Amino acid sequence: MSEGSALISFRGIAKRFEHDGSMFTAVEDVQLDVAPGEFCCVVGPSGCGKSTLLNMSAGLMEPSAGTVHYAGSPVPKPNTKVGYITQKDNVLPWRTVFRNVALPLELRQVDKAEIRERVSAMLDLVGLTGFAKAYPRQLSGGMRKRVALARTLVYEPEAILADEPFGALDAQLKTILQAELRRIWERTGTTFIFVTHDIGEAITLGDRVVVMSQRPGRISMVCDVDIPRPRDVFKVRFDARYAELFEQLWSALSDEVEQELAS
Ligand SMILES: Nc1ncnc2c1ncn2[C@@H]1O[C@H](COP(=O)(O)OP(=O)(O)OP(=O)(O)O)[C@@H](O)[C@H]1O
Repeated sequence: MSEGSALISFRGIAKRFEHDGSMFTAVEDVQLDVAPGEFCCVVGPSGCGKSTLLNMSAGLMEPSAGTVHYAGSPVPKPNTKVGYITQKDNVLPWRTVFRNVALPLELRQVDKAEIRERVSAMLDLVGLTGFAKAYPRQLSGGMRKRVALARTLVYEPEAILADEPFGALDAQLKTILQAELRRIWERTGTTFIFVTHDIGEAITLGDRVVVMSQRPGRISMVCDVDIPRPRDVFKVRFDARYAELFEQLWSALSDEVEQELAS
C-alpha cells in the first residue's frame, strides 16, 4: 500500500524518552500503513511501545524521528478525527450512562433531539438499553467498558485507536464484547488500530496482526488473517487456519518475551 492510500501511516518512526536522567529508545524504525476500513491488531511484549504508537496516532505525542500521517497529512495535535479507547475506561462518575455517551456530541454542539436519538441507538447497539439513567458506580466492569465503547462510537470517528479495551474482562464477557465490536465494525467500516495482549482476540478481530519486538519496539512480523469474513467470534477458534495462525503468532511473540526475560 502506498503512503497516499493509507489512512494512518507510520514512516521511520522512533520515540525516545528520558528515564533517570538518560534517554532511552522506546520505539524504533516503525513502518506501517493502515488502510481505510482495516482492522489492524497490534501485539507485543509489555513496554514495547504499543500505547506510544497509539498516542502518536492521536496526536498526543510527537515522534522523535519520522512522521505519522493521517489521511495523507502529518497528524494534527490533537487528532480529532480519531476516537481513543484507553486501557482505563475513563467514564465520568458524576454523569449517568446516557450523559457519558452524550458527552462527545454535547462538545460538538449537536442538537438535543439528535443527541437523544443517537445515544439511544448506541445504547441499544452495545446492549445497555435500560441502563441510560444508571451511574457508573452501579455498573459492572464490562458494562463500563461498553459505556466507553459507546461514547467513542457515538460520534462516528473515522478511526478508532483501542488500547486493550477488553484486557481486564473475563473470557466470556470478552467474547460477547468482541462479537459486538465485530458487528459494529462490519456495519460502520471504521478503521481500527487495536492493541491487545491476547493473540486469539487479535486473530478473531483483525485483518492483520502486527507483532512488535521487545524494547526498543520494532515491527518483527506482520501476519495477514486470511480467515474469511464474516467470522463468528464464538466459533472461529475451531477453524483450522485459526490454529495455524495462533501457533505462528505464539511462536513469534514467545521469542520476544523470552529475549526480554533473558536481557
Ligand atoms: N511519557 C513517557 N515518559 C517516559 N517514558 C515513557 C512515556 N510513555 C511511555 N514511556 C516508556 O516507553 C516504553 C513503552 O511504553 P508503552 O506504554 O508504549 O508500552 P506498551 O507496549 O503499551 O506497554 P503495555 O503492554 O505494558 O501497556 C515503556 O518503557 C514506558 O515506560
